Amino acid sequence: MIQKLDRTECDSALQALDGWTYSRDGDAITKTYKFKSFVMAFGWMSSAAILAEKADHHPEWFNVYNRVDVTLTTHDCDGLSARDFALAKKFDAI
Ligand SMILES: C[C@H](O)[C@H](O)[C@H]1CNC2=NC(N)=NC(=O)C2=N1
Repeated sequence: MIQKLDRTECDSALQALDGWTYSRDGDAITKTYKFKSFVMAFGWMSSAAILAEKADHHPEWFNVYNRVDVTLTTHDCDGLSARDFALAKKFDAI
């Protein structure tokens, strides 16, 4: 079972990221990515999907045209774990 982070741990992990905010009463983090085109957005999603699969940690996301809304949460602990913040960092580095 993966460990759920407490609020203090989440706050400091969130501070280290850019553009991510809490959602679902602090049980998830969310960010909206904007691209120049649908092709750029979908290309980014392809790279993100490969990273997610490698990490065995999967995003919830919604795409329309050049926008991708990403939500990260850990179903196995019903909240935020280190895996969410690690994947957010990887997504930002694409
Ligand atoms: C069995 C498998 O490792 C788990 O179900 C993984 C897969 N991907 C996952 N992704 C996310 N976001 N949360 C999880 O708890 C999770 N668990």
